[in-house]
Amino acid sequence: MARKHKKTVINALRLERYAAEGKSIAHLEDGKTILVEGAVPGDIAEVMVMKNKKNYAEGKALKIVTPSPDRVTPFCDHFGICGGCKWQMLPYDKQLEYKQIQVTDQLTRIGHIDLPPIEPIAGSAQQQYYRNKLEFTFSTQEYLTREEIAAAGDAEIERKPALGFHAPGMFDKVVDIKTCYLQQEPTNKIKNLLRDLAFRHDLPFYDHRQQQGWLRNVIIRIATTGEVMVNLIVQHQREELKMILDTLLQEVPEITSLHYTINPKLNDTINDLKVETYSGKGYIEEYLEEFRFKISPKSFFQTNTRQAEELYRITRDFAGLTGQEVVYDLYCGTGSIGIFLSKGAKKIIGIELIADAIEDAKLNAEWNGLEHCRFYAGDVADIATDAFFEEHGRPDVIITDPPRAGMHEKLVQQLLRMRAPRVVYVSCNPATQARDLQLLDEAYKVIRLQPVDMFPHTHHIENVALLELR
Ligand SMILES: C[S@@+](CC[C@H](N)C(=O)[O-])C[C@H]1O[C@@H](n2cnc3c(N)ncnc32)[C@H](O)[C@@H]1O
Repeated sequence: MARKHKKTVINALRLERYAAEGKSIAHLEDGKTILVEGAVPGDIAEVMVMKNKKNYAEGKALKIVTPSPDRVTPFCDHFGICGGCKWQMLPYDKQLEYKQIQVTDQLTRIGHIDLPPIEPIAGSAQQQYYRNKLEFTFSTQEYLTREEIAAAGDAEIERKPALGFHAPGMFDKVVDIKTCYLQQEPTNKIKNLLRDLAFRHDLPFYDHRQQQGWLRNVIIRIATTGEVMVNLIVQHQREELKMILDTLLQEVPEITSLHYTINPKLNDTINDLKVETYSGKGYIEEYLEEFRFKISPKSFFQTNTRQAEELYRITRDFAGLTGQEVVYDLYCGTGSIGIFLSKGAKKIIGIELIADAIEDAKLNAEWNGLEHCRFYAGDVADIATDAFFEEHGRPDVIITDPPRAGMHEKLVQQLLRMRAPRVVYVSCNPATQARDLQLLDEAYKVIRLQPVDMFPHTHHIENVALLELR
């Protein structure tokens, strides 16, 4: 049997500076660098060493011994338990400072290429209620803190059913959320009403271990137009469903599109299921500047609407369109960047893996009367071939907005062959962006860099890069 090593605990370690992904840097007695999660620069923390490698170590703060002078009181009662807003203990300007440091560090440390000065990060005007979509989970198992478990003493711990967010790293336990500051009202009203109804009528919450129960999830989407969409997900048909949906309509008149989904599967994804419309028009409408988008229950849409507009304005500014350009929108999702840039382009060609998203993109182009936008479903590494570019026109500008893993190397090689005069690279992970910029360096020079914060109080960061052919 493998023997378990006892992990070393350091009683008081001073965190010196910010690294990335919520981790800060400190030094062990022998001078070795340690990356610590769960603490911020300026804290003195009790740290458990989780990994001790030859050149560096990784650790986790167990306790803050002396808090950093930067710390402020978090505004949410669930802070520290709910995994949602990990940086609420930092003032927003500090969060932005650390995000800027992360982008600078990763681009210089990983990229090793000539860079222009990085422009100051574009902060989010809204730091609360900035999300347009939230999903809450029902569970028979409320998450309890160590203190709550200790308070129970020898008595058997009884966990109540809960409605909220999964506790970090736990598939079965849910933090019961009373008030969430991520999405405007009537979100909390809807969530709390559903919980009350479930308790009042003794309706079974879903048991994620046994994989049985009735109430599973609720997804709430709110557009800046004021329209509210609710999708209640249950395991099977049951007569109380009508009562719940009718009560929602009665008590929350703001709801404009009410849905339910029967999910008998073992996993939570609803993309392969039929979403039923119980009341309303079946979708909500959202605007980015003057462009109108249809959001159906399964559509993808950027979750911070106002900041998505900012991100797209920066992308449009970097693209520098004059009305004459053939523009490719790679990893286009529902076509929102291409549509947003469409007025300045001769032609927009979008490529995206998810076929449903491409259907939404086509519909969005039609809604906006854009006849020069074309969208294609498939893996961009396979679709964007020489023949594809030949058929649709040589690119003047390529926009690329890949997922966190960055661009497929085959696509990077294709971009090097295509030699579009401009590439605008929108990234949600500066580390993989740095890797790709290094690969593109033989043909492209980085001209501008602009970090953007889409998710206040989290460690996430977007970065937009403008590349020009050398
Ligand atoms: C960061 S999102 C960008 C979406 C869109 N540009 C927007 O702003 O809403 C990345 C997109 O890439 C898509 N994707 C992931 N892998 C892909 C691939 N190999 N080929 C094409 N699209 C892919 C995902 O489905 C997702 O829609």
